[in-house]
Amino acid sequence: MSWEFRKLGPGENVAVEAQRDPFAAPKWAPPVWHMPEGLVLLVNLVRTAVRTVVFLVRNIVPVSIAAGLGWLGIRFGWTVPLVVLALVAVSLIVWAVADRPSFVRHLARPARARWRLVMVYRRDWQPVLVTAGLTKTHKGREYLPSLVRVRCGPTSDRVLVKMLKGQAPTAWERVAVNLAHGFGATLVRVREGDRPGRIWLEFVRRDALAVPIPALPVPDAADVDLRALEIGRAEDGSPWRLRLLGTHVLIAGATGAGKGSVIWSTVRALLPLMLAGLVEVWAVDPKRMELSFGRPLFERYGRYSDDPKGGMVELLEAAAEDMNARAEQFAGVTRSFTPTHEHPFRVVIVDELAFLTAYCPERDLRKRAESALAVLTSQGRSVGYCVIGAQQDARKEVNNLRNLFPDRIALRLDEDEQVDMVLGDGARDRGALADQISSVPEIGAGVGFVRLETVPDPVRVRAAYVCDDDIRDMVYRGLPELGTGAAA
Ligand SMILES: Nc1ncnc2c1ncn2[C@@H]1O[C@H](COP(=O)(O)OP(=O)(O)OP(=O)(O)O)[C@@H](O)[C@H]1O
Repeated sequence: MSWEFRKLGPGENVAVEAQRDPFAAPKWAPPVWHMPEGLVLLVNLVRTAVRTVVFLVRNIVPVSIAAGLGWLGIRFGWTVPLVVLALVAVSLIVWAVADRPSFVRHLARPARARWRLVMVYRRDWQPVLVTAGLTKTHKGREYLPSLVRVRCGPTSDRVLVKMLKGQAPTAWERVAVNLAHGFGATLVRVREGDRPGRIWLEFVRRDALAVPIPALPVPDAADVDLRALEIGRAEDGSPWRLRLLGTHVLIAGATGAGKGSVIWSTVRALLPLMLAGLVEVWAVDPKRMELSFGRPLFERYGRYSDDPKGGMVELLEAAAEDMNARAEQFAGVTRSFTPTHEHPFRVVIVDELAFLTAYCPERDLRKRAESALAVLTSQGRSVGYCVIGAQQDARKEVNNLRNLFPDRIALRLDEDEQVDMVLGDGARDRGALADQISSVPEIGAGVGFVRLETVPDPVRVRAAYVCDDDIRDMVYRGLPELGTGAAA
């Protein structure tokens, strides 16, 4: 019988019985190859040798240790490796007790990363990626993105991935949920890699910010840096530092999102410089809720207004006027601002921007407030003015001054499209899921996303919670003559 090969699909060849009769039904059969036994043996030997070498190279450290201990056992008896192991264990315990941070950084974390690479990521890599649709099959061959490196942090793992040629990070962002479930993480974020074609996948194992952070201690005046006020914690455990000097800050968050804790943590961090006369806080409080608690403090070390009939607008106009006077005085003399008693750094806090710019019933007041805010935000940065504006609604029609705030904080938001409105285009795709922050105050209040100057991707943060007693204590520090119950 004679056979010929036919191609049925990409990468497939089957043997077909050659037919002389053109009208006969075709008979299909798979090809049968008769391999010489020697060749089969040789191929399997080479394959085993390659796999062994790859295994040895990949696991060079544990293999060398096991080999060394084995050699000691054979050469000097098995007590010797046991004693060596005991000595190593004791040294590690001493190291861990004496210098825990260096032990964690140099040994515990790399060891954990290795463990998770082998036991979690490498083991499930192929099935999860195939199911998530991140592999490609061409001519019967499967192409799989490569797992380059794993790093472990206290609450998340970072996995460096070499994507397939022609693949884009957006393909991974689209299946982030599949990856999270596939590898047992609560959340996955896709970050820029160290070079084109590579990405970091950030697998969040547990929410490091799920527990409220108590108010941070009031710092010493010498430690207060207006470029980096510590007001909470970032997801990786590092301090969340907010810049005020040379910028303006917009805090957007739905009702109950915790805007108050960002504002009060900032005031707390500024307190020593307020008491020293180098910083003034001017508070505009249309809601008469959040800031009224610290009214005596603002009145002594700045200004305060909650007057809807024009007092708040006058405060903003006074700030804008003083700012113009400063700008005239500084013109041609200095370009960088350093606070002095004569020219303190002024922080203008507006608790609900939209009340002044959109909801205020009097059109004239709205226009005046908007123009004072526009003057302050567009020119105040270099002469020691910073506006901190809070707002519940991020929509453009509610606040068209948004673009004048270079630094923005997105706390819990009601709709997903508001995230990009606050943090800029693409922020949500890059992991700023501000619309998914829990509305349970203990879990989600004060939690938000920010964009830092040094990192292109949004960073998840939580502001420390300054409770009523903490505010009372702050007022007492500033006005001891009022006594501890003054602010209540
Ligand atoms: N950082 C925080 N950590 C824990 N709980 C917080 C935090 N911030 C606020 N809370 C809790 O959430 C509640 C609401 O917070 P807050 O009043 O600051 O929200 P808000 O965004 O100012 O809301 P609104 O716009 O309605 O005034 C507070 O009463 C408090 O119990």
